[in-house]
This record gives sequence, structure tokens and C-alpha cells, in this order.
Amino acid sequence: MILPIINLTNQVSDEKLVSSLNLIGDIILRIPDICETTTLSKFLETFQLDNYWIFPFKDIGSQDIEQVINLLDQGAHKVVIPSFRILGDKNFSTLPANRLIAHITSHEISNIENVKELIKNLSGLVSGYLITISNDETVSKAMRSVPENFLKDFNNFVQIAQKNLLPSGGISKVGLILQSNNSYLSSSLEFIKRLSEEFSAELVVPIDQLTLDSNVNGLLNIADAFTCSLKSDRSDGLFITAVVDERGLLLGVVYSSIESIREAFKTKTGVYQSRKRGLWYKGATSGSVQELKRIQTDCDGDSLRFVVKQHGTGFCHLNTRTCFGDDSGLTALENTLQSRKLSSPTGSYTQRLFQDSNLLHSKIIEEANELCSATTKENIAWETADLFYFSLVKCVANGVSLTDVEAHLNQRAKKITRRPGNAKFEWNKSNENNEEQIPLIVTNEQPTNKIIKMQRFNLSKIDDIKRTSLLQRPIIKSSDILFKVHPIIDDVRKRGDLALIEYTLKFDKVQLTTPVISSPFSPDDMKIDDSTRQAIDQAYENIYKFHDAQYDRSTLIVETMPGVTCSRFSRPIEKVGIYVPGGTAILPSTTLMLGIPAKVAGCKEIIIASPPRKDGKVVPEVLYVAHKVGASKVVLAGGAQAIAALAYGTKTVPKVDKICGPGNQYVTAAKMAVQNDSSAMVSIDMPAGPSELLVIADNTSVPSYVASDLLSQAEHGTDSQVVLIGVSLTPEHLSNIENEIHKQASQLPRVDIVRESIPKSFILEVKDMEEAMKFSNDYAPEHLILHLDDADKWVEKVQNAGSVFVGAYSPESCGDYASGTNHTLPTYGYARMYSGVNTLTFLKHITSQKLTKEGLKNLGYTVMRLAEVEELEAHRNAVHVRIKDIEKEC
Ligand SMILES: NC(=O)c1ccc[n+]([C@@H]2O[C@H](COP(=O)([O-])OP(=O)(O)OC[C@H]3O[C@@H](n4cnc5c(N)ncnc54)[C@H](O)[C@@H]3O)[C@@H](O)[C@H]2O)c1
Ligand SMILES: N[C@H](CO)Cc1c[nH]c[nH+]1
Ligand SMILES: [Zn+2]
Repeated sequence: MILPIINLTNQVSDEKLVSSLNLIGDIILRIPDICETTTLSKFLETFQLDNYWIFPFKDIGSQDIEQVINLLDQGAHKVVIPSFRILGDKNFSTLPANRLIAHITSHEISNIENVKELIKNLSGLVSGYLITISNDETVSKAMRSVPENFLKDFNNFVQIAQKNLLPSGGISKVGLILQSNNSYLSSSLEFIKRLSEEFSAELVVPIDQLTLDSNVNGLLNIADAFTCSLKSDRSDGLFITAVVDERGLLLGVVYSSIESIREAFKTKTGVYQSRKRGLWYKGATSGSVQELKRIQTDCDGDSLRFVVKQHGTGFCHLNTRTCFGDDSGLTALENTLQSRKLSSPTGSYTQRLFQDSNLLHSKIIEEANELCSATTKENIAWETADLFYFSLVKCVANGVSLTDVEAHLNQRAKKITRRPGNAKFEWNKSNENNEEQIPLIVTNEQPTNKIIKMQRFNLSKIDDIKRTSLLQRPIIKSSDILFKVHPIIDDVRKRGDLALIEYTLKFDKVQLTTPVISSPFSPDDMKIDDSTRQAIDQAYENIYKFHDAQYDRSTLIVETMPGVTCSRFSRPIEKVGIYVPGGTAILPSTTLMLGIPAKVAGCKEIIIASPPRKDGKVVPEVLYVAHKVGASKVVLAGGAQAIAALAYGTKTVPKVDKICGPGNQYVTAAKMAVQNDSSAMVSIDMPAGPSELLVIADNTSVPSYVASDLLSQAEHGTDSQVVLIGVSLTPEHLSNIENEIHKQASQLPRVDIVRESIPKSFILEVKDMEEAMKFSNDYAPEHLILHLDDADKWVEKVQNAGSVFVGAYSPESCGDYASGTNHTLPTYGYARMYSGVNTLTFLKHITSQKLTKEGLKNLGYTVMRLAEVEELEAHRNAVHVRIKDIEKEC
């Protein structure tokens, strides 16, 4: 093999030759000065080289180290530095050894004793040597007969180098530069062969002494130079050749001959040797041609690898891409997406992704988030597959191939200056000291200078499809989340407290010794300031009052017919679990909203679960409320693990009968999972989702009030849903509201959240209240605010909503905290069939009946007849045996 060298101070014009040399490996570029890179840039612009070394003519010093790093970062495979510089200047010894080649001159190896010392010192600092033999006589002799002395010394050198060079234990490259005016006659092939066979070395050959053509006097044919050190182990002299694509995937196995290799170099296409038909120009008849990217020999030089870009249907004559059948994995996916891009069925999901970049981008972000949250091997593989799929759709949509992506990876692998790799501010979770807790739905990043604005639609201008889409909430992939929470639930069920403690460490980064604290709680842990206590006490009173009033403690008694009395009475659910979210906010208000109705109902045991603070304690405000509502225990855990502990019980956590409370997707999914497990014997309040608000406003509404209400829910999370229905609003009124939204939002501490939730929210202009109420009832919002002149009048038209706020002075925040109503309400449209949490949530009703003899006489024949109809004789008989007696008595 040879190492071509190009002197950039000379004109290089033979593009074909350079690109063919690029096929076989490294090319050394001699540049005048390490700092003069204009010539180099121009050259690289013309000739896209894969692997090149930089070898400056001018000596370099410490001041050049930055430039050396620059060149390596920009793609130089290796840099050749004089050995004395590497040894004499510490800066150079800090460069990565696998990218450094030591330049050694002949006088440095003339005394073999010195060589040992030299090699020992260079050991581990470089990955190869470039040795210049500058004595003309030596060179000319070498060309002709290879002087024994020289080879002996050189042999010694290589052996010493191979023994001493670390870390690889062997040298990857020894290049030999023969500085001579002599031309490289074909006789030098013998020399090249010996160099590579005996010494694993290569002859450095100037490009002007190389040719692509055969039989050019005084020039060396590159195919010959390439093949001279190959040795076929076949009687026909052919070489087994593996043909792979640019990503290294095997397309098929063929044969090459010296002649076919020569043709491949010349045409830069896949040319092979057919044993039956001679030279085989792949694709000449089928059109499935191959662009040649690289030719490599294997470790012992008896077989080849052609790296090609395959065009057309594929490599195999059976029209598959490979001779081993169809591709799988990413390659197969790429092919499928490429064909879907050309023709996919209308309405197919992939086509939707190609056409709707917003949808595609949201999916990429969603999947990236889910991958970050994945913990088990299976989940990580699953989420990565999802992310690869959507990323590849983006690539294919924009004509980017997997090869392009891998080219970047390879390029980056060459960089030695590493970026710090920190996440951009908005993605930097490390400050929270809780890397796992990533918002579950994050949408496109919003520039901070952008107007914070809701989308606007006019009901008279949209069609039914659009109206229906406005009524919908984002799809929750509950199956994916369930897939993640099931292993957590099973684990807590099996290993109890131990698992609970482990998951709290994993997800909340808190090491606990016990997962539960029991009442009486320590006063020190409940210490809060006076104004907070007063506010909590006031809220407690109002909420208590309203929820107490909901409790009808009387027994319902009805005599349905003479002697037949039916009654109904309520009983508290004995043990209830209350989940108080704690991932991103502290929520004493939620503790009030769940604890008070449970207390009013008279539940015997109230157990609160909430993720602990970083110090392993419960937020004092939450503990204060826990104490006020009479909770017996607080479980220091969140997420699916807390729900599992409440559902199945552990050594320290009592099993409960019902679990109530909002939470993130893990909490909701876990609640649904345990409810569906009949062996858990546990019920839940309702499925929960992101907070929602729908405001109906007319021209009497105050723009700043309307905007403040919308923002109060929009600040909950990036997935909050807020809707404004404007009833025949004037354009000025509407723009006043929009201006207020932007103004107020810009001043909020949680402006980053609002920047995401507000642009996803919308204003719907309608002509009258009938249209407004119809839309609102169809939407079934969690909260409904009526900012109307005659707001009271419209309450009776409300059919579906979690809680209603009537008139300009009823902000939704009052219901969230302290007016008395409950803030745990149905979201996602569930207001159509669910009520919010109330006192009844913690009660069950038992009915009873009492029949006198007279009553049974009056009812007995009806029951017996119906039992006959159902052919349930025992039922009939239970009445019959009594009726018989009664009739006997009469
Ligand atoms: N509707 C309501 O009445 C109401 C009231 C208050 C809060 N909320 C909602 O409740 C939610 C609270 O969510 P939150 O995250 O702040 O707190 P959270 O307590 O619901 O969730 C935190 C827990 O999630 C678990 N978790 C986090 N990352 C995980 C992962 N990768 N895998 C498995 N588990 C993981 C952890 O165990 C952590 O303790 C918000 O969506 C908020 O809007 C609703
Ligand atoms: N609005 C939320 C329910 O959708 C509850 C809440 C708690 N704190 C403030 N708000
Ligand atoms: Zn709220």
C-alpha cells in the first residue's frame, strides 16, 4: 500500500486522481505553514476528502497548538509533528495520541541505539511515524535493490516501535518518505510490497508520480500500488469482496480481480469480476449502479470490502437491496418512509406527519420527554424506537438520509475540543436537583420577544370538523404510561416499604429511612407564619361549611306500598387515601379540598400521600392541614409508588378503600390500574387531567379581569387549556383583552409556562349566548366563568361543567382556594358524566327495606310472578313458603 502525499504549494488539478486516492485511505497534505490555511481550505472545498493528514513544511512551536487543535476539529484525521517537538514541548504531548504522527528524520534512526530511547519516549504519545530518508543515494539504492543495511535498521526501528508504542500495543502506521527526484518506476512495487509485508509500513508517494492509467512510463498506477500487497488465496487469483452500503450493511459478496479493481478506481463505481462473464460493471444493464465510496483490504490482505452508495432497486439480481433478503431495523424504516413520502395513502398517519410539521415537532418533543422519563431496559428501548421513528420522518421529509446523520456523528467523533454539553436554559433540569421530573408535555420553544397570544376563530367561519377539533383535548397515550407504571406497582406490591423507599430515592432524589410519619405530627414540622395560618384557617372554615352542608345525615324513608318500607342511609368509606401532588408545586389547597370532605364524611382513617421535600419532610403547610383534617398518617411518596402503597398496603402504609386526588400522568395511570385490579379492592374518585378554564365574556366584561382569569389557569402547566368565548365582542374589546393577556402574562413569574400554554389556547367569537352555551356545554370545561351582564340568568343553561363562577367578581382563584367549593374537578370533558370531589365522594349509601306480613301479602304475588318469568324457582319459593303460612293464618 502507499500513502499519497500532495504538496499544496503546487497546483493540483487532477480531480479524478485525488478522488480515487480518497477511496483507499489517508492522504497526506503538505501545507506551507500551520497558520496559513487559505490554500488548505480552497483545496478541501474542491476535493471532499474523507481522511487527510496535515503535514506542515514549516516548523511549529507552542504558539501553534491552538491552530493544530483547530485543524483536527475541522476534520484533519491526523497531524504530523516533528518528534523533537512532541518530546520537547509539553503542549504537544497533551494532544490525543490517536491523532498525532511523529515525524522522524533519517539521522534520528541512523543509530539504532538512539531509536530505542526515541521510541520509548514517544510511547503513548503518537499513533504512527513518518520517516524521511533524505539521502539520495539511499533512496536510489532502495528503489533498485533495497540495501540490506537500511532495511536492517528500519526493521529494528519498526520492531522497537511495535513493542513500545502504547496504548494500542502496536503501531497503526509507519510511513516512509523517500526524498528523491527519482520517479517511482513500477519496480518500486516490489519495494512497497516488502515494506507492507515485512514492516507494516507504507511508502509515501507524491501524487504527481501516481496515475489512474495503466502503463504510463515512470508513473505508478494506484490500482497496482493498492493491490501489490494483496495476496489471493485462490487458484484463479481473485479476491473475495464484501460489498457494503455507506452504513456498513452487507449488500452481497462478489469477486474482484486486479483488472476490476483498476476499473473501479477509474470509474469510481462498483466494478467486479464475474467468474463466468468477466468484468462486471454493476448496474450497467439493470440501472442499479453503485457509486464507489471506499475500497479496503482486510487485516491479512486476502479479501476486500467495497463501500458503495447503491442506486436503483438494490444490489441483488432478485431486486432486493441485499443478496440476503430485505433490510430490517432503521434501514428498513428509512426505506419505508422514503416510499411513503413518494406515495402514501391519503389520511395515513405517516402522511399526516409529513404534511403537518407542528404535529411532527410535538411528537418528537413528546417522545424525547418520554425517553427521559423511561427507566427500565424495555421502556428505554421502546421510547428510543418512538423517538427514532419520528426523527427519521423529519429527516426523510427533508431529504436527509441515515448516512447523512452518521456522517455528522463520524465528524463529531473527530472533534477534540468538546463543548461543555450543558442543556439550554429551558431544558436544564439539573438545577432542580431532580432530573427525572421532566414536564410530560412540552411544546415548541417560544422566543421571549414573541407576543403572548391565543389563537382566534370565528364560529361562523369554521366548519364542523374544525369545531369538533376545538372541543377535543390532546390525546393522552394512557397505554404507554400504563406500560411504565405497571412494573412500579408490581414492585411495591411485592417488596412494600423497601420499594417505596427506593422509588422515592430514584424519582424524588430523597433518601428516607421510613416512608411514613404518623400523627400526632411534630409541632416543629407544622410551623407556618401567622398570615398563612389565618388564610388556611379561613379557607378551612368555608370549605368545611360548604361540604358539611352537603351531608344529609338523615335517613331517607319511603313506604312504597302499605307494609313495604324502603330506606337509604349513608356511611363513610372507612379508610381513604388522599394524594396531594408535590412534583412541581406545594399544594396545601389540595390537602384542604380532599381532607375536609373526608373528615366531614367521618372517614375513620385518612392517609395522605405526597412526595417529600428534599430534606425528606412534608411541606409544613400540608402537614398543618393534615393535622387539621385529622389524618392519621402521611406517606412520604409520590407517583405510581404512592398509589400502589395505598392500594395494596405495606408494612407501614395501611391499605385503603378509596384513593382520591389529582396528580400527574403517572399518578392518574396508577389510579386507573389499581382500580382495574379486582384483587386490590380499591376505588378512585375520577380520572384527572391538566387544568382547564372556559370563559364566556360579552362587551360588558372588563378586559383585565378576563385576561387575569385566563392566565390564572394557563400558569398551571404548559398543557393547561384555556378558552375564551367572545359573545359578539367589538373588535376594540377583543383587542383590549388580547393586549391585557400579553401585558399581564409578560409580568408573571411563570411566564415561560404561559408562553407555551397560551398559544395553544383559543378565542372563539360567537354571535350570541345560545351559540356560546352550546359550545361550552359540548366542551364540558372543568371551570366555567360567566363574565356577562346578566350572568345569573345563564347558570340554568349550564349542562356540563365542573364548577361555575358567576359574574365579574368571581375569579376562579377563589374556588381554587377558599370560597368553599371544591377544586378537584373533572377535566378532559369528563364533566359530562362526573361530579367534582364533594362530601358524597367519601360516603357510600346503604339501602334497607322492611316488609310486614301485610306488606309481603301485598307484594308477594308480583315477586313470585317475576321470579317465574326469570325461571328462578328458589327466588319464587322464598316468597311462596311465607305466603303459604300467611294465607293459612287467615
Ligand atoms: N385538578 C386538580 O384539582 C389539580 C390540583 C393540583 C394539581 N393538579 C395537577 O396535578 C399535577 C401535579 O403533577 P406534579 O408532577 O407536579 O406532581 P405529582 O405529585 O403528581 O407527581 C410527582 C411524582 O411523579 C413521579 N414521577 C416523576 N417522574 C417520573 C418518571 N419518570 N417515572 C415514574 N414516575 C415519575 C414521582 O414519583 C414524583 O414523586 C399537575 O398536572 C397539576 O396541574 C391538578
Ligand atoms: N386550579 C387547580 C385545579 O384545576 C387547583 C389549584 C390548586 N392551586 C391552585 N389551583
Ligand atoms: Zn388553579
